Amino acid sequence: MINIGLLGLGTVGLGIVEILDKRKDELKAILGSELRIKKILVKNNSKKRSIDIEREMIATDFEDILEDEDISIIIEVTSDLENSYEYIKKALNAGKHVVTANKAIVSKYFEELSSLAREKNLAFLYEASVGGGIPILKPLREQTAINEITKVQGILNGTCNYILTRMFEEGMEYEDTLKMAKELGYAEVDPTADVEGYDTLRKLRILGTIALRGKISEEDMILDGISSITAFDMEQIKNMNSTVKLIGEVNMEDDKFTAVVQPTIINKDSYFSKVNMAYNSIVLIGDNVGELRFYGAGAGALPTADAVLRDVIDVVNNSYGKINPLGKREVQNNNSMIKDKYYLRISEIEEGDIEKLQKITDKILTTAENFTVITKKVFLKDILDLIKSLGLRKDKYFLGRILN
Ligand SMILES: NC(=O)C1=CN([C@@H]2O[C@H](COP(=O)(O)OP(=O)(O)OC[C@H]3O[C@@H](n4cnc5c(N)ncnc54)[C@H](OP(=O)(O)O)[C@@H]3O)[C@@H](O)[C@H]2O)C=CC1
Ligand SMILES: N[C@@H](CC=O)C(=O)O
Repeated sequence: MINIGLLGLGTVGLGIVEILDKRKDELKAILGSELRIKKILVKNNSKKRSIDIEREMIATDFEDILEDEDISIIIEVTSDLENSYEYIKKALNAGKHVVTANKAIVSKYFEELSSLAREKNLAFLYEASVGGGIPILKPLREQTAINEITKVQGILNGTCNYILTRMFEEGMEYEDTLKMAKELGYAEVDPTADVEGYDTLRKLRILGTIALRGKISEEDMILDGISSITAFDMEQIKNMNSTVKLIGEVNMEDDKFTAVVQPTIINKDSYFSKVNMAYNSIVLIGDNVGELRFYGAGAGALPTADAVLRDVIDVVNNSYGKINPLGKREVQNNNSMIKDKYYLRISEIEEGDIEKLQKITDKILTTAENFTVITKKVFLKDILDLIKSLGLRKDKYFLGRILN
C-alpha cells in the first residue's frame, strides 16, 4: 500500500480522488501496490463536499499529515501560496516526496525547492503546473539534454483562451465569459491571476527556466493580460482576418533572451488560431529536433489530476528524472530589443494625444469614441513608454502584438 497525503480538495483534488477511485484496480495491477489517499488537508472543515469522505480522513492541521509515517507522498493541490510552500518544505525535510499543480509556488520557489528535493534525494514534481493535462515538462527536460532550445511559445492559460474563444466565436461580452470560466473550474481562486496574465507568466517562467537551462525570473518578463479587451476590439481583429490569443513566449539567441506575455493577434489560418476554449498548446524549437507541438486540455479537474497522477506514478516507479532541471547558464535579458507591429485601441482619447501617436502609426483603423491604429514596426518598450506618458488607465486601452 502506498499512502498519499492530499493537500486541497477543490477542483483538482476532487479530480484526483475520482481517478484514483475509478482506476484503482488498474493502478494496483500496474504499480504492484494500491495507491491510497490516507489523509486530506482542507482549509474549511465545515464546507459541504460533493463526495462522501470519511470524517477521520479530513485534517485542518498539516502536522497531522506530516507526522503520519505511513504517508510517503504528498500531493499539493491547494490554492494557497505561502502556507503551502511551508508545507512542501516541511514534507521534503521529513523525507516525503512532493507532487504539486501549484504553479505560483513552483514559479516563486523553483530553485529553492528543486535544490532541497535533490539534497534529500526525493522527488519534487510539478507536471500539472504547466499546460494542465499536457505532458510538457518531462519531455522538455529530456529535450534540453539533447537540444539547444531557441524558442518556447504557448497558449498557457485555459481561462483566457476560453474567454477569447467565446468572445471571438459568439460575440459574447468579456464579463459573461469570465463568469462561465469560473463556473467550469478553470479560473484561479482570484481570477485576476488569469486575466492579467500572471498565471501565464508563472508557467512561462517555469518553462523558460527549464528550456534555457538558465534562470528566467518573473521580473524578467514583460506582462500584459486580456482584461481590457472589448467586443469592439474583437470586431476590428476579425476585420484583419485574424484572431487573438494570450501568448507567452521566450526566445533565445547567443545567451540573450526575450520573455513576454501579451495578447497576440494571429492570422485565422495559423496553428495557434485552432487552439480554442480551455485548450492549451506549447511549441518548442530545438536545434536538432526542430519544431515540436504539444496540445491538450489546459485546465479542468480530470486533465489536471491526470498530470498529477502521472507524476505520482513516476515517484512510485522511481522513474522520475534525477537530473537537476535547473541549469547554471548565465543568460541576459534582451527585452529592450523586442520589435513588432501592434494594434492599439484608445477609448475617449484626448485631441492632443492623437498627435503623439502619429510617429508610431502606420494605419488609422477607427476614430471617434475608439481611436484605433496599427503601428509601424516599433520597439515594445517605446510603445509601453508612450502609453505610460499618456497616463492611460488600463481599462481605456488595449494593446495587441501583431504576429505574422
Ligand atoms: N483548476 C485547474 O484547472 C488547475 C489548477 N491548478 C492549480 O491547482 C491548485 C488547485 O486548484 P483548484 O483545485 O482549481 O483550486 P480550488 O480553489 O478549487 O481548491 C483549492 C483547495 O485548496 C484548499 N486550501 C486552500 N488554502 C488552503 C490551506 N492554507 N490549507 C489547506 N487547504 C487549503 C481549499 O480548501 P477548502 O475546500 O476547505 O476551501 C480547497 O479544497 C492551484 O494551485 C491551481 O493553480 C493547476 C492546473 C489546472
Ligand atoms: N487557471 C488556470 C488553471 C490551470 O493552470 C488556467 O485557466 O489555465
